[in-house]
Amino acid sequence: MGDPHPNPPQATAPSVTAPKLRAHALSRSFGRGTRALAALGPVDLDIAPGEFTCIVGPSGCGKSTLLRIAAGLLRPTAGELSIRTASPRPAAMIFQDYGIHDWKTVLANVRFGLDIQRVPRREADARARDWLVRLGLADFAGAYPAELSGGMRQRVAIARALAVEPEILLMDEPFAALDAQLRTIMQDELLDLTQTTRTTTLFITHSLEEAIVLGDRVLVMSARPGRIIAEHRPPFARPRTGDIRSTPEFTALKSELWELLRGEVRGEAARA
Ligand SMILES: Nc1ncnc2c1ncn2[C@@H]1O[C@H](COP(=O)(O)OP(=O)(O)OP(=O)(O)O)[C@@H](O)[C@H]1O
Repeated sequence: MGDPHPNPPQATAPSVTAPKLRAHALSRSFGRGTRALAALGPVDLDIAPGEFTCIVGPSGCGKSTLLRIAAGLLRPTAGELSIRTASPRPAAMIFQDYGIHDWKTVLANVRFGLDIQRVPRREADARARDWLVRLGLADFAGAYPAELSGGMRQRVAIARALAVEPEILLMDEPFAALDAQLRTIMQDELLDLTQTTRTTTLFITHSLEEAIVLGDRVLVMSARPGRIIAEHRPPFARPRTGDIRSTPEFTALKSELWELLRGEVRGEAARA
């Protein structure tokens, strides 16, 4: 991302033990009075530096709302969310629809956040090209997004977010628009990348498989207003690879999470 934050999350002074992100009694509703819709919370959440946290939950339970609050795009109705940082722009967000600009070249898209930060052009170009190499896009620097496949466009979005070296990466269903095979490949690529960068990440997905492959932690949210009703730590040491998908532990955890989620999805469907 690169757009200015209208409501930056409260920044707190760095300390050794504090979590990178902390939400306390966080909630958000939309509308007022009798027509107010409770969308989220209350949510309490601590995310440690370098941790990759996945959130799964039924449709409409408030996952994107939580992410938008973390990105400073939305204010909470009650409670607070703080990010431990010295930077005025600690978070970068990646959306399902990529959020890249069709009229800019791949290089200009990746450089976008650096331009906003007024990084000198030569340095910005070098950093952007470096990320293009890391994401296998070096030959496409001068191409426009329309010339790329869905997976390549999503890689551009990831490169653009990581180029600004954000302290927190916020990903909202980033692979939802991709077909199943490409999605698996992108999961493996992101796994590889984040195990190298160790960027603190909050990742929202509807896919339990994705959450288990990628997450240090998988948090399950209830139906709206979304609260965190369960937390699991996939029992796979890092660095891990996508091969864990074929282990019995993976299948067992996926079933366990689905049992939890199924109740919430049913509840939401009955209410709709
Ligand atoms: N700007 C808004 N104005 C009014 N209602 C909103 C607004 N944004 C979200 N909502 C409502 O808040 C609830 C939570 O929405 P949100 O997008 O956070 O859910 P979600 O869990 O991300 O959903 P999905 O998984 O389907 O993307 C929904 O009922 C939604 O309609």
